[in-house]
Amino acid sequence: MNKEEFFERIKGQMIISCQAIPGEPLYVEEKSVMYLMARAAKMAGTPAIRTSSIRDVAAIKEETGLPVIGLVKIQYPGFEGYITPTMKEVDELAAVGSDVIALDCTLRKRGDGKTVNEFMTEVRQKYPDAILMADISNYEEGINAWKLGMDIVGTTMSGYTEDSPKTDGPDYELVRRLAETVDVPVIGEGKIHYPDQAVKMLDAGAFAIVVGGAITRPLEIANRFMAAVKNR
Ligand SMILES: CC(=O)N[C@H](C=O)[C@@H](O)[C@H](O)[C@H](O)COP(=O)(O)O
Repeated sequence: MNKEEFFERIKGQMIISCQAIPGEPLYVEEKSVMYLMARAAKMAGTPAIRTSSIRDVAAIKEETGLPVIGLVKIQYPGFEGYITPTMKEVDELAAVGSDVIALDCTLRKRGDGKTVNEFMTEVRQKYPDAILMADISNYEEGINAWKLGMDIVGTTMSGYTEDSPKTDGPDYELVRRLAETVDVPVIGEGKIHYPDQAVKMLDAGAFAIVVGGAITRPLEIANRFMAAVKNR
């Protein structure tokens, strides 16, 4: 799917993220089960799925036939970012046919001595036609990623870095500021827990949104209910 088709498909829509990594209740060692979450997401009408790991990208593409925003979560020593941190993961995602490749584009420390700008430039040179989604945590990083030619800017990392606000909810302000400035789609992602927040994120200027845990992480959902009941 080319970039224009993908953008047309997701415009104003909610992409559902279906992810489980080792240690999470829905991670099963022997085989991917996240394709079942993706099946439900497709039934609900999502235009695309975001997922992590090569096996889940493959399983979800096969199950749903939907375009996938793929990433690989891996923590290397010396790296603060863990979303598709090196070319190895980019190569694997490209090889498995990930329609979009999401990567950490925060300005945090990389353990390979490269700056994030050097890395982004290398990825773009190697994959000139790939649709690249920059996962960032603040305005400066979003502008930086856009200037370096990333195709999509996502607020994924807001709330998870030193240089972003520690809040329980979505970063509407970041979406609003980025959408006013950049001429590529801004995806509102991260901590959208309720339908009214999803709508508010789109109203803030998000081209599309990604919702994950509130739909596909049962432990997160159960914890939220438990806390509310406990604090009654
Ligand atoms: C910070 C980080 O590692 N975010 C990951 C990125 O892919 C996922 O674990 C999130 O589920 C995704 O961003 C969607 O966000 P939320 O699950 O809050 O709707």
